[in-house]
Amino acid sequence: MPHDPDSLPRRPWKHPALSQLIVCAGGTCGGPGGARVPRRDLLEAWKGAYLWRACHLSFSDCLGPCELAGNACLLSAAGSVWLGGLEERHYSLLAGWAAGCKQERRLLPLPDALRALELERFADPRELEFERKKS
Ligand SMILES: C/C1=C2N=C(/C=C3N=C(/C(C)=C4\N[C@@](C)([C@@H]5N=C1[C@](C)(CCC(=O)O)[C@H]5CC(=O)O)[C@@](C)(CC(N)=O)[C@@H]4CCC(=O)O)[C@@](C)(CC(N)=O)[C@@H]\3CCC(=O)O)C(C)(C)[C@@H]/2CCC(=O)O
Ligand SMILES: Nc1ncnc2c1ncn2[C@@H]1O[C@H](COP(=O)(O)OP(=O)(O)OP(=O)(O)O)[C@@H](O)[C@H]1O
Ligand SMILES: [Co+2]
Repeated sequence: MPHDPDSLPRRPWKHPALSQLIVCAGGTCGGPGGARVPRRDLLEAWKGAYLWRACHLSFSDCLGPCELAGNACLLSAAGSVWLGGLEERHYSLLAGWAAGCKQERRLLPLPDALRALELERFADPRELEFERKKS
């Protein structure tokens, strides 16, 4: 349906999604030596069960914070959740979560094993050193 400029918020209409999962497949998470992101398995899960209306899957280059390998960000109308330190089993939990959302036709809470990996991604500006002091 074409967008009615008087109606807010604007929403994509052709490929609507309830949420979006951005999985870091960059340096520490997915690069050489750290090829820990089961990209093929995730795509298989998403394509096999047609999960992208429930959760649009994307892979990104460096998402940070790189000291934690296995980063991902989950976006939805409820806000953003950053996850760090994902291991193989956690990626399959994410696929299971997306399948559950599709089945129940709503956003479900993340399972405890994923919530345990939730990060406060952003710094307190009062504590952030924006530039290194020259010594
Ligand atoms: C237009 C388009 C569609 N994709 C659909 C559904 C799915 N796409 C997934 C994923 C992960 C990928 N899709 C790309 C192929 C990407 N999708 C497109 C494009 C924008 C254009 C395709 C085209 O014109 O033929 C395409 C990007 C491109 O420039 O080619 C993908 C390459 C995007 C990316 N960079 O990650 C990627 C391919 C991953 C892979 O290796 O297979 C989904 C898993 C959805 C998701 N992101 O969660 C899902 C998979 C569908 C499937 O292949 O079974 C639509 C069907 C909605 C749409 C196709 C529309 C059309 O063909 O007219
Ligand atoms: N539940 C499903 N069962 C079987 N096939 C599905 C299912 N969901 C999606 N598909 C397949 O995936 C394709 C894309 O589905 P989707 O509805 O997300 O996009 P679309 O609006 O059809 O895409 P476009 O119109 O851009 O081609 C469909 O044409 C269909 O082949
Ligand atoms: Co696509």
